[in-house]
Amino acid sequence: MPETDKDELRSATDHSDHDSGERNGSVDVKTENGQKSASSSKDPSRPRRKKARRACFACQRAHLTCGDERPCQRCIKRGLQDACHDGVRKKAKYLHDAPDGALAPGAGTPFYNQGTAAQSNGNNTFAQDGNTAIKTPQASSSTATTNNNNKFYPPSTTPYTTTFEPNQASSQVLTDSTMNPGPFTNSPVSPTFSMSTASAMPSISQQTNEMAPGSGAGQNTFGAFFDPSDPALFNFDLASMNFGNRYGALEFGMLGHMATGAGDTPPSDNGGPRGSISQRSNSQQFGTPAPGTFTDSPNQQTFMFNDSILNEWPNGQNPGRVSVGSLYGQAGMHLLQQQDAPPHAFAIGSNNFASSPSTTSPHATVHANPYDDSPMKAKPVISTPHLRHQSLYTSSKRRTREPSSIYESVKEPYSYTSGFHKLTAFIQRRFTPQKRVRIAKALASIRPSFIATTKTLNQDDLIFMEKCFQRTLWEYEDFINACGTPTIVCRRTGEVAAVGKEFSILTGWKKEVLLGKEANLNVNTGGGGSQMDTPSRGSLTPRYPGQEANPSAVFLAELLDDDSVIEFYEDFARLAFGDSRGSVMNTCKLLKYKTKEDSELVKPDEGRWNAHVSKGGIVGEAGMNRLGFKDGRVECSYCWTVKRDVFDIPMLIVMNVSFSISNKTPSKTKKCVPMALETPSRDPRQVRKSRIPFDCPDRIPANKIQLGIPTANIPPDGLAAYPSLAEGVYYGVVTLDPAKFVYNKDESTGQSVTSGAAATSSSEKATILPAVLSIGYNPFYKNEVKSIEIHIMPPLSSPSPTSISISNSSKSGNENNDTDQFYKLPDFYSATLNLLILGYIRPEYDYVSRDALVEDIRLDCEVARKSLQRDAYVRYLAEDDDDDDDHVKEGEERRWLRKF
Ligand SMILES: Cc1cc2nc3c(=O)[nH]c(=O)nc-3n(C[C@H](O)[C@H](O)[C@H](O)COP(=O)(O)O)c2cc1C
Ligand SMILES: Nc1ncnc2c1ncn2[C@@H]1O[C@H](COP(=O)(O)OP(=O)(O)O)[C@@H](O)[C@H]1O
Repeated sequence: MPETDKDELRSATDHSDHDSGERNGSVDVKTENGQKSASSSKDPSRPRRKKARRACFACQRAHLTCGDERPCQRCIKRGLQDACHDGVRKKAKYLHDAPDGALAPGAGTPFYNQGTAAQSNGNNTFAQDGNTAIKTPQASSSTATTNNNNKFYPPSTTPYTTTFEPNQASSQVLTDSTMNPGPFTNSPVSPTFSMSTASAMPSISQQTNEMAPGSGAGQNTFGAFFDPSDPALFNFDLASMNFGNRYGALEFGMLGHMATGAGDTPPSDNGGPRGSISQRSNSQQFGTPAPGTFTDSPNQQTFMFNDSILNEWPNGQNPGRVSVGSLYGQAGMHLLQQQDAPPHAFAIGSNNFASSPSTTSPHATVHANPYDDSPMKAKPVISTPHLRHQSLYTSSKRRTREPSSIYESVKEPYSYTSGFHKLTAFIQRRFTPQKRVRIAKALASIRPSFIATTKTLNQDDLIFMEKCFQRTLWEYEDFINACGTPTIVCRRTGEVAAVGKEFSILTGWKKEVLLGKEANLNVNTGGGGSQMDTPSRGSLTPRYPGQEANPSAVFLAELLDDDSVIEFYEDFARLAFGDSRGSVMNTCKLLKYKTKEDSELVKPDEGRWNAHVSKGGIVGEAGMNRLGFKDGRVECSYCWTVKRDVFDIPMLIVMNVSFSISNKTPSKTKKCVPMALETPSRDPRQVRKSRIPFDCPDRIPANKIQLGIPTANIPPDGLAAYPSLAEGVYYGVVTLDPAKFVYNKDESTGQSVTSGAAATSSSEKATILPAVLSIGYNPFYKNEVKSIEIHIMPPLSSPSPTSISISNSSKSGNENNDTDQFYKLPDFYSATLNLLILGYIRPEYDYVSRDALVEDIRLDCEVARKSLQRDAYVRYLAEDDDDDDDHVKEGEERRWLRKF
């Protein structure tokens, strides 16, 4: 035992010199002449000793009066001055479940800011629960960065680390890679990251039973509980909390109630009768903040986007490239940039992004094309722009709200209490007790921190808090309009406060509904399997009868399926008062907006489904709104963070969502190609057809990682004649000069006509074949000259070798190399190739791995094939004659294709 402890123990038991004890009911008072005189404690005239702010350890133990000075008089007297230090305050009842470190002596600052020291003890439990990567950028604190014991924030050196913050190491949030399932699982940051696992939905009867009878509009499902003036309704005592006001208690009392509500769960649950998290045996299990969990200073004003918004993007000296896992599978791609790179966005319908500059080659050797009608004169928008802040698109409409008006217009605090009331009611209604208890525990775990931060707030503070909120939101509105990534911003209650157009496209939830300006008629709660919920189930969102007349903002939880909601709250509990620069990256399932009418359709009708957003003129864009229309859920990756206000209270939840349509949705049959693989029928890029004839060069030895996907390369100098060809991945059709290469239609093979051999008659019609191509700089290879790479595919009538995912095929025991899936013809070097570009697929990206690039090219092939099956294109690949009166244009283009 350390000496001091022994001393303290000794002093605590040594009562022999109780020279100033109050316990006998009298105090010693010095008289003017220095003489002690005893006076009764009951004597009202006796001078009162000033109450000590906090007793020292020894006095506290001995229950004796102490002073503010250190060492205190009593310890000096006893020769224990060296050991005189503040005692540990007994935890208030309501703080019983607070981590010990929270109330440690000397903890003048909120306990969640003391993580750095605790981390060095290796005490760090954050993110070790194997559930989710909560990522923080490299800590700015030297203690944190040099801390080898810090297991959950290893310095990330992954090449795909990205950031929205152009040049500030201290303000990275969207750090990376982990938006991608691939990196998620492999990243050292999240070694045990687990994707959402489906758990059985509660049975209908269970849920129905959960519904309080008559829990309808305006009815108080929880009866007296909702009388906020009744402290007994919360599972803590307001008076004992020493609140300067009742606000904090009321607001988070709701969370207490949720824990209380959880009390009626089966006894097997670890939670006590009140669902108290303090009773659990494993602190990691539910993510209770342990010492060391909270690692950041609230003073650090770094956040996901704020600096990006206020600062300029870097000036392009270091053109960043999007580094992605796999485009289709890794939705986060448009969020991901290299650390030193400016942000990129996946622009949807915003023509504001400047396209990358195209370079022209000095040597033009491409055949002049008499038919060339200067394709793509209107340069298509490139979606991997090198953004500068000033090029951020902000609506041409003038903003109605001036930031300064916020300060005048906000006169009242926001009623978070009622927000939590509604959230509680919603959670009670929708979730089974087991699920509720998990959410309740998560929220209960941040209650102490919340109480600590809200304790002294008064009405003025609360109004100021709302002003801060509105002002911050004002900044985000600009960002949301510009960034092109589905984005949603919520209050800490989860009430939606701002939403981007792309989010609406993706989910079908209209902005007006989300913000509570229009009635929420959604009935989709993501019920088990592919079944839509039926309105009779009772857990639906039209929540209160009559609500339509007075709608309120939708909760984030209403947009997610059950498991995602639980994970969200568990993550929220870690982040809300945790690392102020941290972010959560995870997968989730977003629920599509679906009305009762929609769900009664016998067969889901895509057209009607999408009608929710079509009025806004966004239906069809990028095909995003088609995702998840079958079972009402869109599997997504998301990255979100919590922004805290000046009081260090969680203020905003900002969430970027990206969708995945890759192999995570297993295709059962070989031929099953998801709808979303089609490019949108109304091509947003408005690709104008391009005709490009060129001679395939001889083989050029390459000293790079070979993809093994055969691509005919147009020599870079040949591109000079087509300066307007914008970078990107496209599909189209090609022919090869039959004098040099004979394609065998029956066997889907070909034969090169070697020099010297009798050339095939040029009257032999060249076979028109589907192709997919990329134009640009191949960011994965960081080429410095622009090139076109064309991969020829077998005719649409033949099976597609790329129709099943490479990872699926290797799972099913296919030992072949993944690139064996790509169509291979005999070499046709030096043959002339005519290329007709028909449509756009996506921008070119940088990739985290060769496999990710290969997987995306495979999907490009499928997108191309699916797109070429459209009515508008079938004529190009038809076997029959070019002279078709109904298709003059196509006939003419086919003739051009076959002309050598
Ligand atoms: C359909 C298609 C899409 C492509 N997309 C990209 C891309 O997004 N990023 C990139 O760096 N390269 C892309 N490429 C270019 C490949 O990197 C290029 O074809 C490869 O360097 C050629 O490999 P090889 O030498 O094994 O033939 C694409 C190629 C094709 C055919
Ligand atoms: N499906 C195909 N698409 C394009 N080229 C093919 C195909 N099958 C075979 N080839 C042949 O492969 C060559 C490209 O091979 P590749 O390995 O990609 O390039 P490199 O010339 O760099 O070795 C083409 O020029 C062509 O002769």
